[in-house]
Amino acid sequence: MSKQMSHLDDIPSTPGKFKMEKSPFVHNRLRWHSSLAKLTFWSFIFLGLILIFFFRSPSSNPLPQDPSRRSLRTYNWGGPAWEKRVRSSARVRSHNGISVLVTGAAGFVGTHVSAALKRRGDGVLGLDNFNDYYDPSLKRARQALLERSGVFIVEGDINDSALLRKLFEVVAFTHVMHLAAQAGVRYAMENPGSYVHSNIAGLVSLLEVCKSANPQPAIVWASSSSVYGLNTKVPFSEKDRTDQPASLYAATKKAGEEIAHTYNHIYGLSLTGLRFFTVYGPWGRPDMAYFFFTRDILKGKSIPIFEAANHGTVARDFTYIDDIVKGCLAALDTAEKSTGSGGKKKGPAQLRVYNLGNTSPVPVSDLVSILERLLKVNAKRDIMKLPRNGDVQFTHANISLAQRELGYKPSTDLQTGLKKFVRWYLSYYNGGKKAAG
Ligand SMILES: O=C(O)[C@H]1O[C@H](OP(=O)(O)OP(=O)(O)OC[C@H]2O[C@@H](n3ccc(=O)[nH]c3=O)[C@H](O)[C@@H]2O)[C@H](O)[C@@H](O)[C@H]1O
Repeated sequence: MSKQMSHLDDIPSTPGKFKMEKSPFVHNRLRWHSSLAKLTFWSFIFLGLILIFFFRSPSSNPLPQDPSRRSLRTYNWGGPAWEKRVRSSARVRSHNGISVLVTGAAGFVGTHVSAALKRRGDGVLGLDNFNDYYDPSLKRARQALLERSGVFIVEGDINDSALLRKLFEVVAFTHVMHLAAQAGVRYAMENPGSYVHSNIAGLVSLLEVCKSANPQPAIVWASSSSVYGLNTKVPFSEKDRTDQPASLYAATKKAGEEIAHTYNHIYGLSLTGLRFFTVYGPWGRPDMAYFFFTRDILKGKSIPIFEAANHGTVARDFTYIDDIVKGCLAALDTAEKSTGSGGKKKGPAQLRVYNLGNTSPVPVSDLVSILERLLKVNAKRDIMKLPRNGDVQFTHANISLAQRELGYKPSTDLQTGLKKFVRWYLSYYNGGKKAAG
C-alpha cells in the first residue's frame, strides 16, 4: 500500500505543474507516458487487490450481512471418486435399513441425527454449505466426527438444484432428513435475506428435486416451536393457530409448513414437519443462549437475561438433543412412502406435523443458576427487558400427538442435559485449548 502511495505521490497534481519541468519537452512527454503507464499498472494491481479482498476475506463480523455472499461460493463436486464416496456413504448396511440424505449435516441436530442413523446401519449422506453464521471450525469438527463413522458430507447449498439432481441420480434415497436452515430468532432482523434464501427458496429447491425423483423420497424436516408466535394458551398443541409469528424466522418456518402442504397436495410427497423446542446439548449452536452464557460466565463477562414486563418470567421448553434425535428417527421410521412418480401425483400422501418438546418449561434465570452450579462460577447477571425483536415470553409443548404416533418420550431434564453439555464444552474448548467463538 505504502509503495503504491509513493508511486502516486510521484505524479504531479496538475499537468501545468508538469510542464514547468526543466528537462526538454520530448523527454517530458516520455516521462509523462511512462508515468501514466505506471499509474495505470498500479491502479490495476490496486483494484485487483481490492477485488480479491472483497471476495476472499472472511467477514470481520461473525454474522455476515449479505446472504448472497453464501450463494456466490462455488463448491467442487462431481467426478468418479466423488460419486464413489457418495454411494459408499449412502449404502444401507442393515436389513430393512433406509438410505437418507441429511441436509445441514454439519449442523447441531444434523450431526447427531446422521451419527445415530449410521450407528444403526442406515445409509447416510450429508449435505452442508458450511456457512459462517457461526464459527465454521465447529462445523468442521462435527464433519470430522461424522467422517470417522463413515458419513460423507457433500459441500454444497440446497439452492443448487443441479447438485441435488446429481445426488438423486447417484443414490435412490428413500428418505430426506431436511435440517439445513437459517436458524436463530434475533438474527432475522440483521439479515432477513438469509432466512428467505435458506428457509424458503432452499426448501422449494429441495422439494422440486424430490418431487421429480424416481422414486420420490419421504421427507422429514425441521419446523420450529416459534410458529406458535404470540399465542398465550399453553401448552402449545399442533391444533392451535400459527398465524401470529413474532419473528421473520418463525414466519419462514410457518411458510415452510404451507409449502409442505402444497407439495404434498400437488405431487404426493410424504412430508413430516417437526416443531423443535429450543434444542440444546453437546456440539450445540454457539448463537444460542445456554451456549454463549456458558462461554461468558467462564470469561467473567456479564450475561443479558431477558425479563418480561412487570418482572414477568421468560421461560423455554428446553429439549435435550438425544430426545430430539429419537423423535427424528421415529418420524423417519413411521413415514409412509410418497405416492407420486416422475413429478405426478398418484394418490393422497402422508402430511404430518409434530411438536418435539420436553413439556417442562424452565425460566431462563433457572437455566443460569444451573450453569453457575455446574461451572462453579457466579454469573454476572444483567437483567434486561425482553426485546421486541422476535422473542416470545415462553414456550411449552403438548407432546401427546408425538407420544401416540411416534412413541416419543423425552427423558432428559435440563439439569442432566446441561451437565452433559458443560462436560463436552470444557473438553472441546479447554481440552483442545481453543477459544469459544
Ligand atoms: O424453539 C425454536 O424453534 C427456536 O429455539 C431457539 O430459539 P430460542 O428459544 O429463542 O433460543 P435462545 O436464543 O437460545 O434463547 C433461549 C432463551 O434465552 C433468552 N435469552 C436469549 C438471549 C439473551 O441474550 N438473553 C436471554 O435471556 C431468550 O429470551 C429465550 O427465552 C433457537 O435458537 C431457534 O433457532 C429455534 O429453533
